[in-house]
Amino acid sequence: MTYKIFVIDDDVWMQKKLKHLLSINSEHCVELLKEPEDLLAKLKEQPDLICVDLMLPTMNGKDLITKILATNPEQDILVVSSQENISVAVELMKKGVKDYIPKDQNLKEYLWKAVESIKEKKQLKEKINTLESKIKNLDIPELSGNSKEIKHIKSLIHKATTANITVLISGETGTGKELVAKAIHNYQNKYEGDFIAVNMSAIPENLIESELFGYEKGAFTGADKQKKGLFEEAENGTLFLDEIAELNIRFQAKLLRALQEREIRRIGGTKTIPIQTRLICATHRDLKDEIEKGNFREDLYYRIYGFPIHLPPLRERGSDIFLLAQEFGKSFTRENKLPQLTFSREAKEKLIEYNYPGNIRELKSVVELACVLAEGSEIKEEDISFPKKKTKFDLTQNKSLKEYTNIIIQDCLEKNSYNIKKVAELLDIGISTIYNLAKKNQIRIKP
Ligand SMILES: Nc1ncnc2c1ncn2[C@@H]1O[C@H](COP(=O)(O)OP(=O)(O)OP(=O)(O)O)[C@@H](O)[C@H]1O
Repeated sequence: MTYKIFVIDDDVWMQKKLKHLLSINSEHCVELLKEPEDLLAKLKEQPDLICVDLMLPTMNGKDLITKILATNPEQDILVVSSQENISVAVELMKKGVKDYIPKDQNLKEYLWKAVESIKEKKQLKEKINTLESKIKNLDIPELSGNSKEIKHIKSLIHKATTANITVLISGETGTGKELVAKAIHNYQNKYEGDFIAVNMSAIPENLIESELFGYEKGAFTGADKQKKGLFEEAENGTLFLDEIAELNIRFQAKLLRALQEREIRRIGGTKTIPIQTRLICATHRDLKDEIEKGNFREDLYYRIYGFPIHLPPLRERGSDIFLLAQEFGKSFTRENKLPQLTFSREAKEKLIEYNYPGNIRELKSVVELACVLAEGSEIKEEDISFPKKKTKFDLTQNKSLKEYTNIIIQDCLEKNSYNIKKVAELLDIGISTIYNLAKKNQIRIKP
């Protein structure tokens, strides 16, 4: 990174000396100037540092400094002067000059020390600014909701942040698993590494190891340079492994070993790299079921289970449905500069009665569509439309009567929020029939 320094001094010999001393650091790009007017005209080039001589023939150094700071109050200025006058130095430092060094036999040492310390302070300031804006711009709205379910989740989030324990978030699609993971990261790691989310089902099987663990140059055809894996990228931050149940069984063994040893090895590498990241996993599946089916390693399950957080589906969050709908409506109309809208009583009832298989994500898109469709200042019942579910009952498939029966029962369970008693009544079958089919894994009695 280049560090641009302007030097203004009327003494040609001193200019050359300063340029020589400053240019020893190859990052420094030094430009020499004689006339204050030239310097002022070049301020728009935004030098990182200006070295000013106080005894300039055409303008008093102090006046020049005042003018520089009037244009850019944040400008780093170093005074290099043959006058060793403490009171002038103090006065200038009060104005905003970063340091004052005399042109004597120690010039080289003072100059280097002063420039390095000015650079360090600037880097520190930039770091603080970045962190401040990171905190201000936390793009995670607090989890909305007043239900006792969401209050419980909030308390779990706080507890999860008290220790670096692996968190396993479960819940149907769209229940806010990623949002919760981000909240844990932000409460705990506000000032440190990044939050990196990766969806296990989105990475091809043969790339998963290189994505997570990285690789060394030449590890395989196409590995023309070394690449860090996501475990390393998320150093001092959080790695969020979404849809962990989709991880292929072969890689599960490698992940387990890495988590047990708390270290990884890049593909083709010999050295081990310690894992210094918080791990949060999420799944919409019942991992116990996946273990029974042989799709998920039990030992890995216990390794990632650490601190479990289950997110209930939206249909179980009572009054939160309408509260969230109002919030989504408000932010959508604000972002799109549409007039504020209210919900009619019938629209509210329709929203509350639906079962939301897509949960909060679905509610959000239903409300946003309603805002667009609404005429006037109120969202009416007819503005609320739910996505039509693709029917699973397709008679053109070559299935047995038993298989079709199972499809019908499953469909009925989904449509009735897995209310077994209601489904048994509707289909005129025994509750035990439903339980027996579930036991044989022919239907699911949970989402
Ligand atoms: N309590 C909440 N308050 C406000 N918005 C929420 C809340 N929970 C979820 N959302 C919003 O719902 C959407 C889905 O959330 P998120 O992506 O976290 O769900 P998910 O469970 O990770 O989904 P998937 O399983 O499909 O990956 C996002 O737009 C998120 O901001």
